[in-house]
Amino acid sequence: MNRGGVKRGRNDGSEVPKNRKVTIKRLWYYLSYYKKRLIIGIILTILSNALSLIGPYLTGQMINEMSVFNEGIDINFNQIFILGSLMIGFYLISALMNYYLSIALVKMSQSVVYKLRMDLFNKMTTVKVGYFDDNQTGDIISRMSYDIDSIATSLSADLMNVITSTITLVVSFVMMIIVSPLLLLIYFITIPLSFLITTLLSRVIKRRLRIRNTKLGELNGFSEEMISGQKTIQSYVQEDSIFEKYQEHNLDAAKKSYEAGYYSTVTGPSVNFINNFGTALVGTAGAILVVFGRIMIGDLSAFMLYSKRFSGPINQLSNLVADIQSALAAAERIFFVLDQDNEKKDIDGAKSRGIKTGLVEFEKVSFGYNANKMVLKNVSFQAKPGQTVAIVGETGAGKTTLVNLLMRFYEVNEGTIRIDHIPIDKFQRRYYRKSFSMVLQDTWIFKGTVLENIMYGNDNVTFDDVVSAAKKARIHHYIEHLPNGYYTELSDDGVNISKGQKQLIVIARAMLSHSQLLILDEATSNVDTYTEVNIQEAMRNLMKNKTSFVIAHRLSTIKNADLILLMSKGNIVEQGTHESLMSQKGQYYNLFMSQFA
Ligand SMILES: Nc1ncnc2c1ncn2[C@@H]1O[C@H](COP(=O)(O)OP(=O)(O)OP(=O)(O)O)[C@@H](O)[C@H]1O
Repeated sequence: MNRGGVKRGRNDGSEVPKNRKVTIKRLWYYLSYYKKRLIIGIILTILSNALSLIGPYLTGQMINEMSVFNEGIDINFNQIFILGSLMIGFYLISALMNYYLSIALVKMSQSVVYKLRMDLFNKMTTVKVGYFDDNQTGDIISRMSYDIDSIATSLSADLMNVITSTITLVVSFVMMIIVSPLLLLIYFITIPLSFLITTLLSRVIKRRLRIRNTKLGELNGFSEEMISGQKTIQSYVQEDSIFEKYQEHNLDAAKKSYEAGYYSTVTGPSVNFINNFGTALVGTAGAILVVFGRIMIGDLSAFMLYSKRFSGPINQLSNLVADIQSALAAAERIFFVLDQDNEKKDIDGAKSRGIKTGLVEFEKVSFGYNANKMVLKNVSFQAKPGQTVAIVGETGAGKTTLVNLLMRFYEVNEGTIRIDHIPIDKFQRRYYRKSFSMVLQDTWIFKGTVLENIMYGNDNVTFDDVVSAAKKARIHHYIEHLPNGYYTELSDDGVNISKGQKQLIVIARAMLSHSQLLILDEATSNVDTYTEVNIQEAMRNLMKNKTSFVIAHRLSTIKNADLILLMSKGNIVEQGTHESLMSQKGQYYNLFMSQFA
């Protein structure tokens, strides 16, 4: 069984509605927490850029001062010294401002990202369980890491670039008009050409990069599949054919990467050529104007410096727009998750206590994961406190679904589930769920010590309690022989211990909890006979004095159950004890005879 159902669909995020205005507004909501930092950042960007843009003007003035030498006039070195000092001063202040600005923006973007990440994580703990049925873990993790990172980069770099580019464009433009409107006209001949080439090439590059990423994705997917299936590949002696397939994928990826790289490399020289062509045009025309005394040589030099500054943002513009678009798309993917429905709130006056006796009643319960297809139909039964209920039936019969409803992972469509004669939605969810212990087939072990793993979710337990639970779970002996006993670190998902041992640890965890109800999903076939006997014994210990629901695969569990629910196609087709069902000679009898007799 699987928390929240076993069948998983896919959601690749393509359903994300594209409403950029709303996205920007929502991003602004996050940014507005750090308004002060943002305003300081913007002011510093404006000032530092404005100051650095005075540089070319001062350079022009210096050259003009010096050019009088040709006319036989003495150079005013005092003036040149003042201009030079001003220039150094402005550049220095601008650099310092840039430094503080970068720090302010990085801090701001990290604060926004921190908050976004917390909201997203919080969402994962409150969202309806059904969300995890339709979304792959990898996709959710990629939203939490890759998407959030791309917002962070955009906030710290793109935001600054937009402001810087705008200021550079405006100031350079104004300064070029002041210095020489005529040269500006000549210079503007090359601007559309440069803009056009950059836009065209960046479109081609984007397409090539997309193809390259798809190919790399395919290559990674193939590698992942191969690594996880290594044992099967070796057992079927498929190494050679796998190698050939990998070679094909690798060649394809390398080819597409080359093509993407080729176009990216071509852009730089092409755009440079156009820009240099513009510079040559302005330089030639400017030189003629200088000769005819229409402008001074220093002004020409200042103009050329401004024109260089002006072309920078023009060339960057399309990249910048693409970066911002992709950051907004990332934000949309995140907001889409944040907008998912949460679990329903507890009703007013819901009981703030757990279950007392453990009497469980299903009354005409119907449920479907989709409203148009009922998976459980009109299910009714009663389990008395302390009884063991074995749920049996073919695959897809609805066994896991029944347990999912009992745990309140989903809400019933029709009918009522009662515990202690109280409809289950009249309990606060947290107290209700605390009354259950679950031992599933896909046991959940986290990175931490054996002790921490057993204690998980159980407050106020002592080391002795843990040892006693481990003894009852028949895992104490094994733990004692680990290098650091109970303090041995288990790796992620417990890959350094066996499946059976993992299950015993989880049983020990459940032993510690004083829950009245227990849900067990018996392992089918992944353990050896010795471990199986151990697990069975441990489970029997665990079931004592609890109302237990077991998705049963073992003969002994089924035979000893107080109540067997035989499920088929969403219905309970037969229910009763082993003896009573056998004497009916119905479906249970047939199933039993075909599987166990
Ligand atoms: N999250 C889900 N979304 C949609 N349909 C689902 C979901 N989980 C299960 N189903 C469908 O509901 C039906 C009952 O599934 P369920 O997992 O309860 O069966 P099961 O008896 O536990 O099967 P198995 O023994 O194979 O685990 C199946 O048809 C299944 O495809």
